[in-house]
Amino acid sequence: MGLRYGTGPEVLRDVSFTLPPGSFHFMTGASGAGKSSLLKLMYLALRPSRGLITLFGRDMARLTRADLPELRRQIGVVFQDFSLLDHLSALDNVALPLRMSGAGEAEVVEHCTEILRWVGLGNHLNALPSTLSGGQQQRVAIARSVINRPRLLLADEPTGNVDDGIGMRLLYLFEEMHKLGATVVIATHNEALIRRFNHPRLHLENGRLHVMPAQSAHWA
Ligand SMILES: Nc1ncnc2c1ncn2[C@@H]1O[C@H](COP(=O)(O)OP(=O)(O)OP(=O)(O)O)[C@@H](O)[C@H]1O
Repeated sequence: MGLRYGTGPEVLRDVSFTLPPGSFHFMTGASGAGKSSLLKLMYLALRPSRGLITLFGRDMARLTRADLPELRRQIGVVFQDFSLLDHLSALDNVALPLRMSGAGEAEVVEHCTEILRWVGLGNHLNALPSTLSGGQQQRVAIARSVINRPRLLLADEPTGNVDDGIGMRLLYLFEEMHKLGATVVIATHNEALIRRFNHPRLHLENGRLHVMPAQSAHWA
């Protein structure tokens, strides 16, 4: 699979890999190596310029626009811009995926309150995103990404704006999703977290992807 933007050079070249269901990978590579681009391909927000992507056993090239919402409901994402809705409170942002899947209101409020407490935002349930710091907005986005117990969880630098203690806590949340069966991919520059949580790496360099087993990731 390859990706180029417009007529520019290929950003990703001959990238070929399979994520076993239920696996946990870190994604690493220098700034500009293509981590965000690869995550967007996996979320179907970008299409490859050549090659194929298969998601949940389905060939993405054969999808229509109408198929996308159903597939995306099974994917939790944290992108670098957080994509929060400005007019909704922290709790209502986190509640979106649950409400879309038809959960009852009492359950929605209970679960969203619990997860926001876990990420340290129990005192900001009703805050609008614009009144929160970057790190707090990031945590709302993370809470939203896991609330629906997604099949696939994609996070782009999810601990980029928080201190180490909170970063560790957020990683435990992703670990929890992994234990519940989710396939998890986390792009990060944080070597301390990579060492602490010993998972294999998808490493991008010069547009190519190298899969590194957990052990060598641990000792790198
Ligand atoms: N919308 C776009 N249009 C044109 N080029 C783009 C676009 N988005 C990304 N690129 C280019 O693609 C390459 C990979 O960018 P990408 O954001 O995927 O890297 P990254 O590894 O996520 O970087 P970082 O760690 O800084 O977030 C870069 O050279 C970037 O300039």
